[in-house]
Amino acid sequence: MTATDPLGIAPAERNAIMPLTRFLPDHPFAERLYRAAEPVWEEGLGQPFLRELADGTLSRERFVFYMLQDYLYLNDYVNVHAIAFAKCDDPKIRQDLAQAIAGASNETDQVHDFFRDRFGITDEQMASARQSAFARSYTSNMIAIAYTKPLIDILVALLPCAWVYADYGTRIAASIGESIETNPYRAWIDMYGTDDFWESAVWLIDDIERLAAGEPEEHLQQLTEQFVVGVEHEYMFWASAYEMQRRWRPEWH
Ligand SMILES: Cc1ncc(CO)c(N)n1
Repeated sequence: MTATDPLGIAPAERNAIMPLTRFLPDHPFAERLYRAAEPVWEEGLGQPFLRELADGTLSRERFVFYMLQDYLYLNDYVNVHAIAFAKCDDPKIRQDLAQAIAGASNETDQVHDFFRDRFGITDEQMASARQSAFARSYTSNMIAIAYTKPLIDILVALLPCAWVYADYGTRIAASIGESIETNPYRAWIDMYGTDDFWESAVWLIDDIERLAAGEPEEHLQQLTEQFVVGVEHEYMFWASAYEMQRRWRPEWH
């Protein structure tokens, strides 16, 4: 654990809401994944996009850039679940995936409709948005894994999305307390800082833990590296939205 919390949460309080201690005892593979990604994970929470979102000062332009990218992202994200579903013959995991598809579709509707109404993003803007290089790298990687790899790999590719958002959402909500009342991004924080959203990470963590138990060490190692790449993609999704950077080099418009 890092000594200083990116959002300044006191150690005792933070311990109660950390990803590993909240609902997740006895998940050694999940712990291994988190530990491998921990430096990027913890630094990610302290990056300007999230700090400013938490204190409500994030510019509307940056948020709109993010929202449009996220809208495109979620479509790909749902497709990856659907490919996993088609490859899966475990009834429990099939049910989990079906629920996740419904949840992610609902997430798209709820948050994005709200921000479209509130921030004036038009349907035309949504339809004509171009995916950024960073977002495309993220979803292309997930889609490639979905088409070419076994189920556990696909679930690990999906895990950073659910787990990082659940963790950051919870920690941001805990760090800002009452000031959420006046935060213009309250709907975002309310969406991700809840037990309901946390549940969307927990089923995935449970299913991965179960599947990982039968896997050789070499595969677990690959999955761990793949997980870190996913957390790095999450990081860059926000970093590139903060810079409003669509292409690999900022000067390429
Ligand atoms: C980029 C990204 N990752 C994860 C989530 C959580 O669903 C999201 N909405 N967007």
